[in-house]
Amino acid sequence: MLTSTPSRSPAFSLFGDPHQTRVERAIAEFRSGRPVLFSGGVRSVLAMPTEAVDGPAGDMMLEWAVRGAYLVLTRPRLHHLGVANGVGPRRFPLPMLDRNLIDRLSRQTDAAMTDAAMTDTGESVSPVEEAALELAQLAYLIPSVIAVEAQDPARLVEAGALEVEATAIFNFRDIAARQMRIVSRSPVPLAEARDSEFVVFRGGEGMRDQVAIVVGDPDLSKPVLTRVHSACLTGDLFGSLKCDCGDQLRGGVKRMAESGGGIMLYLDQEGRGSGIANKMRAYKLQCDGLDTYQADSVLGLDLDSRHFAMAGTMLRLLGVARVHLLTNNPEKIAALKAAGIDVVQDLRMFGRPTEENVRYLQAKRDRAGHRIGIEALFGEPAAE
Ligand SMILES: Nc1nc2c(ncn2[C@@H]2O[C@H](COP(=O)(O)OP(=O)(O)OP(=O)(O)O)[C@@H](O)[C@H]2O)c(=O)[nH]1
Ligand SMILES: [Zn+2]
Repeated sequence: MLTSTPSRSPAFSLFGDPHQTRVERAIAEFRSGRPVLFSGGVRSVLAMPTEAVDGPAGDMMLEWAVRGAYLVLTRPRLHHLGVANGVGPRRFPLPMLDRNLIDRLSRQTDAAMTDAAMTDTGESVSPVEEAALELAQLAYLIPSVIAVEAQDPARLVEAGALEVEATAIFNFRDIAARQMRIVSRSPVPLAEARDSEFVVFRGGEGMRDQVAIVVGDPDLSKPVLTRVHSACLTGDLFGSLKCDCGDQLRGGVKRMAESGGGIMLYLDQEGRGSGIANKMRAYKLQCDGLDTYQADSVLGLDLDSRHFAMAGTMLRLLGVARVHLLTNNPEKIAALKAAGIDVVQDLRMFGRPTEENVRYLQAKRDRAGHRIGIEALFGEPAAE
């Protein structure tokens, strides 16, 4: 239960669904490094992202240590720390709370739980802690938080803490996806497809605008050639050799132009939905020899952090119900079907193989089942 009852307050209802509004505000709180009060059932906890522990709110949290602060880590991170017997996230009391320890346990590669004299396997978490981890992901932060039991939630709210219900966070993405709307559109002539229109959508997860590029004049009564493309600043914009994204993006637009039209959804899901900061952290770990998925798991991230409900809404708003999908990723096909789109056919879509991206392509094939024939791409067996 929320400490106050915003849904009954006329001032709050002015801003639409009060639960969604609170999550949007909570995302901003976490990104700014401030703690949020999470409520659910009989418990309330005050939690903040470990990333922000060296900021001003961290000082306050550290003072709270004496009242039993604990660290909440995700399953992939725990696995990395050598705590492999859990299926979900767990919480660890922090007997000697200090910034270095928190940083070590939440993101350093060479850390192990035993280094910190924390040999136990932690305690299972309840929805309030899971909600805090999910909020960190929505805010594109490392998914780990420090938390403390809130004995007097009303006082914290009075002192300015934002309170949000755990269920509001769990429901946020799907509701936000349903509430998307088109806010602007304009023709933009592209080198590969002069007759293109950019359509901008607002209201999806994380309040980030999403874009669809309608190439040519697709016949909406038939399956439409479609690609759901996750943003890749390094590859799409700068031609990074580490991945195949830029080629897939431009190649997709070209293919649509050549076949009478299509739709490219350009989703703000940098770093497989983990954000540019986490992606660069993961890239740095890859410089030290980890593959793309190992690096993400060191940071506590799942194999893939993306959610595709918003792609379904965008297609529906454009009048598209059936697609021929350009992808090698079986997850995208399943996710689009789950979002109510009829994927009539899926078509392969390759970029240029490079010395630098072969390991990435192999990892996608071997760890996530992407349908990539690497030997064929390279014309010979690819070197490990
Ligand atoms: N976390 C992380 N993200 C990466 C890395 N390399 C690329 N990405 C991101 O991975 C995503 C790739 O998106 P897509 O090309 O649309 O999707 P895909 O899963 O490769 O599937 P396809 O449709 O077959 O291309 C983008 O968001 C990139 O920013 C990496 O090493 N680590
Ligand atoms: Zn890329």
